[in-house]
Amino acid sequence: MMAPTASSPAAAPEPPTVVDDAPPGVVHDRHRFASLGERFSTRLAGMPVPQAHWVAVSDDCAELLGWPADWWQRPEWRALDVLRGAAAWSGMPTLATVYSGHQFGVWAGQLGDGRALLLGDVQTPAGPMELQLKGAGRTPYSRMGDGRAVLRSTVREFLCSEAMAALGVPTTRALGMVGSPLPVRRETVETAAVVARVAPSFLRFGHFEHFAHTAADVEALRRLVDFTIEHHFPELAGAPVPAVALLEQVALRTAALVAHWQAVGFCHGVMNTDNLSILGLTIDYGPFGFLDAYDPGHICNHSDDRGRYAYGRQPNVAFWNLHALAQALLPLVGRTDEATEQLLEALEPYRSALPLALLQRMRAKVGLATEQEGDAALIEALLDRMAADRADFTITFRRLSQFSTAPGAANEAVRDLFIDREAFDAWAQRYAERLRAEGSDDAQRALRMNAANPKFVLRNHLAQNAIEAAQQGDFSEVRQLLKVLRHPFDEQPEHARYAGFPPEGSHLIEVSCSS
Ligand SMILES: Nc1ncnc2c1ncn2[C@@H]1O[C@H](COP(=O)(O)OP(=O)(O)OP(=O)(O)O)[C@@H](O)[C@H]1O
Ligand SMILES: [Mg+2]
Repeated sequence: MMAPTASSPAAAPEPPTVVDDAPPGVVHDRHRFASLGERFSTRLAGMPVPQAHWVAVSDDCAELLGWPADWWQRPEWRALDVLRGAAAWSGMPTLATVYSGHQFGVWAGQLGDGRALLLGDVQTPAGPMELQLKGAGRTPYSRMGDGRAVLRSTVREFLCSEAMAALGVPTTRALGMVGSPLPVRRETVETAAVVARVAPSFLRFGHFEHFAHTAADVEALRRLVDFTIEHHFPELAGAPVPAVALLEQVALRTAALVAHWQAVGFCHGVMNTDNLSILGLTIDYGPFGFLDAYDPGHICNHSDDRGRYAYGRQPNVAFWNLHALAQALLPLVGRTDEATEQLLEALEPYRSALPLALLQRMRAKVGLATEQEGDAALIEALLDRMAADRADFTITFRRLSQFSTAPGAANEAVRDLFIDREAFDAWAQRYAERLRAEGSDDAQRALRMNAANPKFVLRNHLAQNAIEAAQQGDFSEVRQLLKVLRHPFDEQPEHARYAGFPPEGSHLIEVSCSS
């Protein structure tokens, strides 16, 4: 299929207002992605949402950009108009990019930014970043979609992006979000919102698949690989086979990412190849969820009937996606058996890197300072107990921080989370012996463990409360939750209510692909 070009009918009817004064670092008249050329994207303006109002902004994200905290209020920058899609900072060639992808294991053909609009680059203290709106209207890639995002899903994306960053998980960031009374039809009629996202790049596996399969344009594919290396993997410059070198690095980043997800109990929900970042960032917060009761088979996405993206399957699915990426790179390496072998070899490190990274994270979660033979089995045994008793993932690890190795210590706080107390006691005895063997100090270990086991994660019911208030026009809960989630490892005793068990019935909150 041919990629739509700028002449496609979905372009916005009116040119946006150009705002001359822009926040620091905004790059004028030069944009990395635009420089790739027109096969990669379509230039177009946003379709403004009417009567927009601020819902929330992230000071941490503004700081990352090197922007003053009041960036959103400066009259000369007209940030509200920029976020609602009615204005653009001067020289920002706004565009939608084209990608394809595998969805739920099936080739889906061309997809693309159907409701995302790339505004351009910002030079920041952390390097060049892209600024992108999600929900800014139809594009040539919208297919049957309306180009919009609803308030409900946008609150979730905004909060979780920033929560994940605070947890130390690689992620796209959210700078701020605006709401609008514009009606948007999903299962019911909801209202529109737009979130401004920030990342060094929003490139997905699907961008590469697009040029390999949909456009079948090897030159464009090569250009994309070179571009990605030049801007995002400069250490690979001069690699003998760039595609192979890139694939290996992406595999390693993906392994590190998924290890993070597993260790923090995060389920992505829609790990389609168009939602896997080439930089190993968490991207696309749709029907994600954090584990409540520990269940490796937990499915967070109600649209995922067969559990393809269940929590425990994430490491394998990511590997599957890496194979799809490898296949997309094949035309660059030559379609010989030898070339296939080279690409498959580049994926090999994933197999060892993921379990190793995960074991390291799990060791930190249970407070082991040294590495011993039986550690994996000890951790596995705890997870088995947690699964058997459906112990709460976040609360169990947080309470385990208080574990005492003193002889006769009952360790009730954590023990009480298990139904089979005897089985827990047997495990606790093994654990205490292991800790004593490395001379672990309870107080020091507690500090280390509290820095590895968050007290606060964005559980569905917390997001839901904030959404329901926001739907009534009260954004205080969104802002409050953002504040709490900025410091997920701190005790914050005044916010204990955000760290409790999910209330009865919260598992009935349905999150699906509808967004
Ligand atoms: N309301 C919509 N209007 C137009 N296109 C949409 C809409 N919702 C989803 N799409 C498109 O469908 C495809 C798959 O959607 P998916 O839910 O994975 O992504 P998304 O949530 O829109 O965006 P992102 O991955 O950028 O966070 C993408 O091409 C996306 O742009
Ligand atoms: Mg997506």
